Amino acid sequence: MKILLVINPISGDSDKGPILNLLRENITTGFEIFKTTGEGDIKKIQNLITSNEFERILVAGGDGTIKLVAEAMKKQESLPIGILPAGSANGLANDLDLPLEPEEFIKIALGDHKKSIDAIKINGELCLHISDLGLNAELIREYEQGSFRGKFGYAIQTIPTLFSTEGPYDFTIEVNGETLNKKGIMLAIANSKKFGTGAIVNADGKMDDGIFELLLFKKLDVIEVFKTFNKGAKFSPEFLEVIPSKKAIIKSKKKIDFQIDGEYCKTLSEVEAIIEPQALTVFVR
Ligand SMILES: Nc1ncnc2c1ncn2[C@@H]1O[C@H](COP(=O)(O)OP(=O)(O)OP(=O)(O)O)[C@@H](O)[C@H]1O
Repeated sequence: MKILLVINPISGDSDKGPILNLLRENITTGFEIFKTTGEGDIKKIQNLITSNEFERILVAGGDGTIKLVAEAMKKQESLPIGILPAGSANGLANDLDLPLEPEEFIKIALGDHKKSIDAIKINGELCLHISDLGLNAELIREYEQGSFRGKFGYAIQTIPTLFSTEGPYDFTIEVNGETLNKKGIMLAIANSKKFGTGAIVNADGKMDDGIFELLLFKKLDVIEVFKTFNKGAKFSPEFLEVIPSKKAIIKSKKKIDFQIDGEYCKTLSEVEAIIEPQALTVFVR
C-alpha cells in the first residue's frame, strides 16, 4: 500500500518522533513523508498526490493540517485520510471519537473501516468541523498572537478576551428562505457536535447528514457554559438558538473576527456557507 504521511512539526507544540517511530514499526513497506512548512503547503501536497499513486494519506497534526490536506485534494479524486491526532485541540478527531493513544489511533489509521463526512464551504474555503464569527474567533486571534500554544495558551487568553470583546453583534442571516435579524456574541457554523476544546454545543449535529447547524450564542451565561461539558444538556433558548440548513448567508454591518477549524482567518462582514456532502473520507473505529 502506498502511503503519504503529512506531518506538521509545530502542531500542538509536541514532538512527533514517537508517532513516526511507531509508524515505522507498523508499516514495513515504507511511506513517503511530507513535513509542512506553513508556506505553500497545499500546492506542495497537491503536487505529491498527482505525481504518485498513494492509496491513503496519514495526517499527524491538528484540524488545520487535516484541512490543508483536504484542500489539496479538492480538485482530484479524494484519498482516504488516517488521522493521527497531534494538534492542540484535535477537534475533528474528538468528534469522530478517535482515541488519543498513538498505538490505538495508528491501528485505526492503518485499518480499513472508513466513513465519508460532510464539509462546509465557507467563502470558498473548506471547514471540516466548526467555524465562528465573534467571541471564539476573537479568542483564537489573541491566542495566535500570544506566546503559548496548546490548551494552556487558550486558557490564558480567555479572561482578557472576555473583558475586551467587541460583541454583541447584529447579524442578518439569509437562511431557509427567510431573512432573520439576530443579536449575539457569537455565531457558529457547525458540522460537528463540539468545539475543539470539547465543549458540546451541538449535541444533535452529525457529520454525515448533509446539513450544518447555525448556532447563535446570544449572551455569556456561566451556567449555560458549564452545561457544554455535559453530553445530554439542553440549553436555554435565551442562550443558544440552533438553525439547521444547507446554505446560509450571514451579514454584519460591523466587521467581525472569523475563524475556521480553530485557525484565525480575518475580520469580515459577509460569510456564505454551503454544505458539501460527503466531501472527505476518514478512517474511524
Ligand atoms: N513548519 C511550520 N511552521 C509554522 N507553521 C506551520 C508549519 N507547518 C504548518 N504550519 C501551520 O500550522 C497550522 C495548522 O496547525 P494545526 O491546526 O494542525 O495545529 P494546532 O493549531 O496545534 O492544532 P488544533 O487545530 O487541533 O488546535 C496551519 O496554519 C499551517 O499553515
